[in-house]
Amino acid sequence: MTLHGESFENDGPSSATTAAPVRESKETLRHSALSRRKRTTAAERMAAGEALALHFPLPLLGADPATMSVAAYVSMGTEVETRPLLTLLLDRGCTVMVPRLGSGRDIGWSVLTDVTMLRAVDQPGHLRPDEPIGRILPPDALSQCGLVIAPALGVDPRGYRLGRGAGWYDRALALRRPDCPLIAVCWPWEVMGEPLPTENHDVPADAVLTPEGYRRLRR
Ligand SMILES: Nc1nc2c(c(=O)[nH]1)N(C=O)[C@@H](CNc1ccc(C(=O)N[C@@H](CCC(=O)O)C(=O)O)cc1)CN2
Ligand SMILES: Nc1ncnc2c1ncn2[C@@H]1O[C@H](COP(=O)(O)OP(=O)(O)OP(=O)(O)O)[C@@H](O)[C@H]1O
Repeated sequence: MTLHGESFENDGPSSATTAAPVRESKETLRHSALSRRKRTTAAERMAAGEALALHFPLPLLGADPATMSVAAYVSMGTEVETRPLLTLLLDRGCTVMVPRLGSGRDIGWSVLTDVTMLRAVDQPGHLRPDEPIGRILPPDALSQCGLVIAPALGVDPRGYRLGRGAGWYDRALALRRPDCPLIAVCWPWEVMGEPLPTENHDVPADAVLTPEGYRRLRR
């Protein structure tokens, strides 16, 4: 299903000359994704979170999950709830890192030991994901991870993600190991049938996970 009526015929990231219209198209798509999400209820988001954890492909954690570090995220607002998935990863013995945003755009990570240890971040007028307290690891902590799970407002057939437009993940993902798979998480209706508009810095996901299932898209 698509979020929009337009189709983009490009089959790779666009050149800098098309960046302005691409940015505008992304903004329109973000806006419609966020307004669709507003129709979800807290109960739906929690049920979706339980289903998300059930569909997570455990083989991705390798033969010994206790040696695996996973960069995941704490859901906020109208996102699919990720606490059940975070709990699953912790129960399997993985080291789980989640974003620390600092003033909002900074890239940093913290190790999550228990979802009950998450605390709200006081940023008046802004919605921020809850964060663990404790040491803030630098951006390149991502290079320790064997799997990255990232939020998306849409995912196209090539794996390209629509993010929130701050470039947080595009910048962060440049620091992951080249062989480290990226799983994008979104609502089922955000898995798109047509290519998203893309720019050179966009980093495609290898697979998409929704409350309805897991689908590999590349690699
Ligand atoms: N749960 C979660 N964690 C995440 C992200 C995300 O999308 N979701 N990020 C992905 O990049 C990074 C943080 N980047 C962010 C970028 C923009 C906004 C933002 O626009 N917040 C609005 C409200 C958004 C809403 O209502 O849904 C605000 O500040 O008011 C928040 C985080 C890292 N951690
Ligand atoms: N690797 C990068 N280095 C520096 N700036 C970047 C990088 N990637 C993206 N940006 C900047 O971030 C801004 C937002 O990019 P874009 O619209 O692609 O974000 P997004 O993909 O929606 O967000 P996210 O990456 O957080 O999911 C752009 O102005 C872009 O120039």
